[in-house]
Amino acid sequence: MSAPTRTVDLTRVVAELRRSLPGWLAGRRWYAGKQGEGQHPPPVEPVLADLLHPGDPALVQLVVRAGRRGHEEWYQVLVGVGRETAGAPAGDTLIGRVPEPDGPGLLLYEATADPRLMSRLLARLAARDTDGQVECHRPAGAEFPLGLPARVITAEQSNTSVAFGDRLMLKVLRRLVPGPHPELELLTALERDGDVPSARPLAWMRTTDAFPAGPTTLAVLQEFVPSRGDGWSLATAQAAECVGGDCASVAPLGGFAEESRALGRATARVHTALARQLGSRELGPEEARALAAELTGRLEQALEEVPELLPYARQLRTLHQDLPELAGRGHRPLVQRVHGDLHLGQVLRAPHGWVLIDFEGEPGHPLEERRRPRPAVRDVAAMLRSFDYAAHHALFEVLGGPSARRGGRPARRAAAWAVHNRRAFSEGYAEAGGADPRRSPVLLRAFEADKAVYEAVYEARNRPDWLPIPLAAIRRLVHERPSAA
Ligand SMILES: Nc1ncnc2c1ncn2[C@@H]1O[C@H](COP(=O)(O)OP(=O)(O)O)[C@@H](O)[C@H]1O
Ligand SMILES: O=P(O)(O)O[C@H]1O[C@H](CO)[C@@H](O[C@H]2O[C@H](CO)[C@@H](O)[C@H](O)[C@H]2O)[C@H](O)[C@H]1O
Repeated sequence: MSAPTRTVDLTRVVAELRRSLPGWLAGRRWYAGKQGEGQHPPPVEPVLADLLHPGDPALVQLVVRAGRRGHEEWYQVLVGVGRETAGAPAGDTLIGRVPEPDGPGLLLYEATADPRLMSRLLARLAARDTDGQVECHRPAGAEFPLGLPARVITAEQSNTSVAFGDRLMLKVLRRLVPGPHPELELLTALERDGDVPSARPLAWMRTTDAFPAGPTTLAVLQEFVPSRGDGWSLATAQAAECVGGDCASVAPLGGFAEESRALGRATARVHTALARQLGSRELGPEEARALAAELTGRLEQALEEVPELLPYARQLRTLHQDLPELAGRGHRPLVQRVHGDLHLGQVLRAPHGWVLIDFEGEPGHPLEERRRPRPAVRDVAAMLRSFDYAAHHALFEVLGGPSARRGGRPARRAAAWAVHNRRAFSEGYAEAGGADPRRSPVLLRAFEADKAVYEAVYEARNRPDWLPIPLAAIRRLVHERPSAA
């Protein structure tokens, strides 16, 4: 690393961050900070501050603890520290300023937006640096190029991803969870298995055992998957054409069905590989009761937060009641590690087929729940929900917004598009050796409802205009007889 011309005074930088971060964090999409409600902005306490690169600009890795004791959350912020003369960082990447008596002050800014600093971080991963409170790991044989241009991915995310050319993707984790990181665990298992549509993990960074909460993953580097786009952009573009009236000009109901079928096949291959590498077993009666209790617990919490769910409360509760009985019968469902947050935004259409990404699970759920073996049909149910979302989104586009009056031919075409693609996905899944989801209707419906309840909470918090999408699904699920598509 280049020798510093002037040393950054880490103590002064941390003092300024202590002051300016709470306000800045409150505006980040990835910052949940629920415990701070009622006191604005919520207090945060730096628990790790490492000077990763001492030059100008310097790079500081910061972990802060937010919230009351016993309800702590940990967040990571990578802070660039540069002389004011070096050109001000744009808009909301600016976190704070440290004035200096003998010259221009220091700007503190979001370092993921600075390609120079991201290249430093990459070099550190490549070198397996283990200075300070953070260790870098790179498995033998995992080689990657340095010197590629870095760019931050602008999509709204739970974390922050930085691409290096079209070769590497670095996921900087934001809300940190002590313990094994599910994405790293699952990508490693899939790589071990070999022929599966997933990105190879290349390196990662974690705190040392000295970190107060225990070893915690901070960032994961993986292969970049070149693609034509993600499933959400491809599916919604195609669904909008169909809902707008052009279904007949292409294959039945709009021509996405072959893609949906291929996606079902890719999902089944991932499930088979995860079961092969990390095991699978029957869902025992005790576990089935625990599963039913977990779904009910989540529902009860959601009911407190989203009053729009209340009219369906009683019927939703009954969907969980059959689960324990199911596990008592001859054909007990198998459980295994699953993706955990599968939707059309989590799949990329690479030239050779679909690739699944983001194996972190639902970021809002505790780690222990996210790592628990589940019936694989849980992922299937989540993807089926996503086809439903894509159809509604297309309908919003055609009608001019979520609050436009629905009904009529576009609404019928949207519903038909969803049914058709959901069916194609389930067929593809069964073709590639996955257990046919249509043969587990009770489980499928319980998981679809659970996902829709999770989505209702997610939408109420983040995109209230979209709340009608999961609510419509819940209405359908509580009234229909259980079926796959
Ligand atoms: N390995 C990869 N190759 C190419 N693009 C990727 C890769 N991983 C993620 N992306 C892109 O970055 C976006 C965010 O990644 P994701 O893992 O979903 O982050 P988050 O956990 O923050 O939701 C994805 O929607 C995708 O466009
Ligand atoms: O940020 P993540 O990708 O981990 O997932 C969260 O955000 C998703 C939205 O970006 C949310 O997904 C819901 O909306 C999608 C359309 O935007 C839709 O395709 C999904 O089916 C629907 O669940 C996801 O639930 C949430 O965890």
